[in-house]
Amino acid sequence: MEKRGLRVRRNLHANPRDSNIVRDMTSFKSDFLNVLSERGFIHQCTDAEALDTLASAGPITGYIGYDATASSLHAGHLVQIMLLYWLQKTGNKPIVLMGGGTTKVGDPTFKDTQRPLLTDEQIQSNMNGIKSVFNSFLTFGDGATDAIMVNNDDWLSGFGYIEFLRTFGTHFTINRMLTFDSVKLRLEREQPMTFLEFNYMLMQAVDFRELNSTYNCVLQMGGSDQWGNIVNGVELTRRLNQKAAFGLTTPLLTTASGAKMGKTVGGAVWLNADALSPYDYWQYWRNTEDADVGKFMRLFTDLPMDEIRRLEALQGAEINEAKKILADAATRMVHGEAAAATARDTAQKAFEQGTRLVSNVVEMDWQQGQEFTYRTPEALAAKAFNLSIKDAKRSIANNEIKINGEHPATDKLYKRSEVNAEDAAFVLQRGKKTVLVKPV
Ligand SMILES: Nc1ncnc2c1ncn2[C@@H]1O[C@H](COP(=O)(O)OP(=O)(O)OP(=O)(O)O)[C@@H](O)[C@H]1O
Ligand SMILES: N[C@@H](Cc1ccc(O)cc1)C(=O)O
Repeated sequence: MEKRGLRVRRNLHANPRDSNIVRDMTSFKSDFLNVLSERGFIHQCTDAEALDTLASAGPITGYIGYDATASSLHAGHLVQIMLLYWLQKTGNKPIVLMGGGTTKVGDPTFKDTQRPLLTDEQIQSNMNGIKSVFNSFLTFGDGATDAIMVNNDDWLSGFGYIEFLRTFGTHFTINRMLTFDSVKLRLEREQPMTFLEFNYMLMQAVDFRELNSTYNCVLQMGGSDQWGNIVNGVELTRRLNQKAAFGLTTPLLTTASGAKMGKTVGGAVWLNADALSPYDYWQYWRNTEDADVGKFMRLFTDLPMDEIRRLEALQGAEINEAKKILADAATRMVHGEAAAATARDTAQKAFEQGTRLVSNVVEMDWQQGQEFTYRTPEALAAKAFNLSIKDAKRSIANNEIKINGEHPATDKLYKRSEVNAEDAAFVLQRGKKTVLVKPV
């Protein structure tokens, strides 16, 4: 099928890896798909043309599910949060689904081994941690386009085993289930997949059908790894409810150098401030590779497209200004205006004046001596790298730590008068890690 430059294949039974890829996007009728398309969110759609017609006729309801596998979501999930953001901004209703029930099973998609099973308490506590971030992106309430949050444990845990199998199991064939990447890749690699995990895709499909019945939800979105799970839900909903249902996925993002978006050497780029400070969050975006600036602005900020096109065209040193605007806008979306401004301010002092790559800033008190206020190298090192005083002393003795570019003598006392007046901080390095310790 080829229309208005859109190439969308309808056959849901084709290889899920390459079917329904939306290429050569031109203009859609609905604001929703136009925004998603021009900002680079669309990878696959089960039927983009029909979805476009529906979305241009009035508000639609769409959902994305988030499993409670950690106490905070990370930057990889951000693409999926921004989808809901734009869904609401363009006049539609978003549903945030907490996977309280599905987390008990664990999505095997693109995972080599089974995820560790979490207790009900861990799942509950993770859900509590995850929920808050959505308030920064969505308006919740009872209005027609207000967002709502649901928990799939509310319906999934209510089914008895036999009832579940009889109601839904009859609509899934083993033959087809074995063709989905989530199952196929594990089997191809000859890694075990438990019967528990094998059931995950049925549960996610049941969610879509449930939300369709209760809220007339017609769209499920997710990362491209979720395609198989989403297609199953579309088919189940169409079959059992005889209603329209659509699936749409985003590309799975990698950075220009090929790393999975949202992961750093140190781990994930968490969205909750207690897991990663707004300053470090700001720094992550400030360190974006040149080639990614425009792409990330489209996906992770709400900056107008004209401004993005102007900023991404900047060259040489000027691209650094664009990176700061990206960092400001991305941090503002998650942590708010004030935290973004503070992060930028701290970075301005620390990063630019000394041109150092600072990954973190910690504060500590001065020690008051008889003649002057001071800090010992081991106290600074312990604070910077979260070590015990004993381990900090050992690291200093082993020449592993530099303070202001030099290995400190163990009996050195750093005086207040020695601190660089510009940023009023010490620069500590250990291996690749650089931390600014700011005595206050
Ligand atoms: N780089 C990315 N680009 C787009 N979507 C992503 C990305 N990373 C994660 N997602 C979305 O977020 C969901 C959760 O991702 P993922 O399973 O990698 O996170 P995780 O639960 O923290 O996994 P892991 O145990 O591998 O760290 C995915 O199903 C995917 O849809
Ligand atoms: N399987 C999704 C989470 C999810 C759970 C339930 C759903 O109905 C939808 C999505 C993931 O791993 O990211």
